This record gives sequence, C-alpha cells and structure tokens, in this order.
Amino acid sequence: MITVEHLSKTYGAFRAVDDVSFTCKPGTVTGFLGPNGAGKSTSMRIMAGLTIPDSGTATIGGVRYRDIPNPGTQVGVLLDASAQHAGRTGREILTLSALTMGLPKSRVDEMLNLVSLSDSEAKRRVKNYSLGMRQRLGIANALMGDPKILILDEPANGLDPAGIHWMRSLLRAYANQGGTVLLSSHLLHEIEIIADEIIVIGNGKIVAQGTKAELLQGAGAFVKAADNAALAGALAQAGLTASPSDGGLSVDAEPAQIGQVAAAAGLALVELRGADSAGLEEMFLQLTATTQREGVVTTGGVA
Ligand SMILES: Nc1ncnc2c1ncn2[C@@H]1O[C@H](COP(=O)(O)OP(=O)(O)OP(=O)(O)O)[C@@H](O)[C@H]1O
Repeated sequence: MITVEHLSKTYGAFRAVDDVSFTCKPGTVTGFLGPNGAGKSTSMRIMAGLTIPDSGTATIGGVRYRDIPNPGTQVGVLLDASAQHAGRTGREILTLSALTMGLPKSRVDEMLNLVSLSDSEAKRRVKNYSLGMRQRLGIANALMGDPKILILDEPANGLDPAGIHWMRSLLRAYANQGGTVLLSSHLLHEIEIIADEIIVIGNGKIVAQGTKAELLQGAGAFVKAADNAALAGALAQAGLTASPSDGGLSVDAEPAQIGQVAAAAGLALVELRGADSAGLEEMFLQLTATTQREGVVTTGGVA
C-alpha cells in the first residue's frame, strides 16, 4: 500500500505539489494522470525519498522509502530511464543492482529475458540504447528485487506499440498477483486502458480521483438529434446545460433524463449514450485546463 498524505513542495514561490493525498492499494494499477508540469514526477520523487517535501508524508507499507531496509526488494522505482549510467552496459547496471540487493547474478539473466533485451543488447553501453531499450532496462531494474510495489514515471515513453502492449500485460499480471502499481502518464488513453484507479493532477493539485466509471459518472452524456438546435433549446428549458460536441450535444445529465426531455418535446434522437472515453478526455482537459499549454478546444457544432 502506498499512502500519500497532504504532500506539498514549493520551488521558490512556485508550488509544484499542493496538498496531494491518495492511496494505492494492492492488486490494483493506479494511473497518475496530468499534463506536462502538473507535479507527477515531483510527487513520485518524494515517494522515492529523492526530494524532501515541505510538508506531508509519503509512506510505503507505513514506512518512508528512506527508512525501508534494502528498499529495492520492497519497492521497484523507475523515475527517469535516461538517468542510468551511460558508460555502463545494460548487463553491468543490472549486475550492480543485483549485488547491491544481495541477489544472485542469475537474476540478471532472468530480468533481461523478462524485458526482452537480447544478449548482444545487454553488452551494449547504455549511451547507445534507444529510449525504449532504456525503459526496458529501467523496468528490469525496478523488478529485480521482486518487490510488491512499483512506482513508474512515464514508463511507456519511447516504447513502440508492441512494447506498450507488453508493458500493459506485465503490469496487469503483476497487479493480478497482488502487486501495487503506481504509474504516471500525461496521456489519458494510456492510463484508461491499464489503470483500475485514476488520479488526475493539475497545477500540483489532485482534481479528480476514482475508477474510470466513477469519473465518467460526472462526465454527463452525449446525444445527437435529428434537430440538435431544437433539442438544445428543449434541454435549456428543462434547466440542463448542453454544449456542441462531435456533431451532437454533450449534456451535463444522465441519458434517461435527456431521453425524457426529447420525448416530451417530440424530438427524434439519432444517438444517446453515457459519456465514453471522449467524455473522459473532455473532462480531463477541463479539469486540468489551467495547466494545459494549449487552450481547450471544443469540437463539433450544432447541426
Ligand atoms: N528542482 C526544481 N526546481 C524548480 N522547479 C522544479 C523543480 N522540479 C520540478 N519543478 C517544477 O515543478 C513543476 C512540476 O514538475 P514535474 O516534473 O513534477 O511535472 P510532471 O507532472 O512530472 O510533468 P511531465 O509530464 O512534463 O513530466 C514544473 O513546473 C517544474 O518546472
């Protein structure tokens, strides 16, 4: 179990992490989602004892990372795949890791095998690795001590589609066996495929958290009518907020309620459904709008 309570971190006058609290439970993959600069890496660095918070605590199984004896056997951490010693080979890096943790050298070959780094790749210096190969090496390093908890910062960066698929399967199997996974990404799509729980961070603050279904509950519904403008009018009269979206309307209400309004107004519907991934994306963009570098774009229009 990872427990983060009221974490805050300020750099000069800038508050990078602002009163962040959440937990990650065994048997689940928790996605830590936020736009660039939202505070994900800073929070994870605090969890791994590399950055000291101004206030708040981050504990793993009730203990701060720095106080865990032989931490690699309890928590696997991958924060920056490119931060590995560039002059060493992949095999050397893993061997040093195994020695530090008091593990047999045979574990190195097991891990190389697990992340599909070939023998010749393992003999190459890390400075000559692609980003995807560095991520694989970083994941091998994180898993080396057979920890029950994984903290991974943007682990899919640089992986090709097959690599991303491989990583998802690996993390899913790990969680299914009772492991706890926290992984960050700035890509909603990546998180919603793998994560059981989603934590959304924007501007250093947690802006939403829950399962995908829970987050979608607040995301409303999508409706398309033969006459969208007439439906928008009827919904407004019923006190419901609708905005143009993808050739229809995005409405802040449950589908049943929208259906009733349409029926009462005698309007024919072409499509009606609860918000899906598009709704989640819209919500993610809105929730993190203050930290988006680009303005939030509303798609579609009333036909
Ligand atoms: N050592 C530091 N000194 C000053 N500012 C910092 C430092 N570390 C992080 N920051 C700032 O804190 C904010 C949060 O950074 P952080 O790396 O945690 O974001 P992130 O969510 O991981 O972003 P990304 O998706 O781009 O990796 C950024 O504005 C960053 O510039």
